[in-house]
Amino acid sequence: MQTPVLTAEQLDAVLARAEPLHDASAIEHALERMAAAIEERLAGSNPVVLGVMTGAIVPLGRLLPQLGFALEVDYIHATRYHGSTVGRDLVWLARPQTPLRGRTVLVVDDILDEGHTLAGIVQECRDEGAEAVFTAVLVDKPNVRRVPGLAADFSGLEVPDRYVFGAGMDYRGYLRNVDGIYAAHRDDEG
Ligand SMILES: O=P(O)(O)OC[C@H]1O[C@H](OP(=O)(O)OP(=O)(O)O)[C@H](O)[C@@H]1O
Ligand SMILES: Nc1nc2[nH]cnc2c(=O)[nH]1
Repeated sequence: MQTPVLTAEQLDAVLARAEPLHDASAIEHALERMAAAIEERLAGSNPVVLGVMTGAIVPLGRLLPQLGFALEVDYIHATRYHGSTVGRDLVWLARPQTPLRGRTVLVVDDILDEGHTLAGIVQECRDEGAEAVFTAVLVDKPNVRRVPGLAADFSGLEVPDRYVFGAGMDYRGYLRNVDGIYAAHRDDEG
């Protein structure tokens, strides 16, 4: 049997000393606001909604039931962090199976940080012939390392320039299921 990377006790300690940033109700309201804005802009465009695995699972799963118009759902898997807290090169693990040529695409992710992931995915959608590409992130983390000019079309909550987890975002592969957004303690970042 493989030994888990972190024990439940270690994760309890990480959570206990993390700084709470947004609670469950703030997340719920942010998703409601995002869903309303997405519906206003994209209803009638019959879009392909692409979740960026793995972090999009929570925001995507919570947004979809609030979108009351025709859409298809698929996923894309590109990662820069590989369970680490430091980003590296973008690695493609899965490309969408739905043909994107001529389609409106909405890319949904948990967090926009430096933006290399989203920029790479938007470019991939355009290369595949998408007619229009929109982006939605639950969390925006403004910072000076951001790909110049990159911003999400729809975003929910802002966080400071710290390593954050919860609401789909991982701490070393764990804690995506925490119903709140937390900044890891500096000693837990490295
Ligand atoms: O704006 P960037 O600096 O490029 O970072 C944002 C990306 O980082 C995280 O993905 P990660 O590679 O950690 O994979 P995950 O979704 O499995 O957590 C997150 O889900 C975004 O996709
Ligand atoms: N979990 C998590 N993933 C990220 N990817 C880019 N920045 C972050 C972050 O702060 N937290």
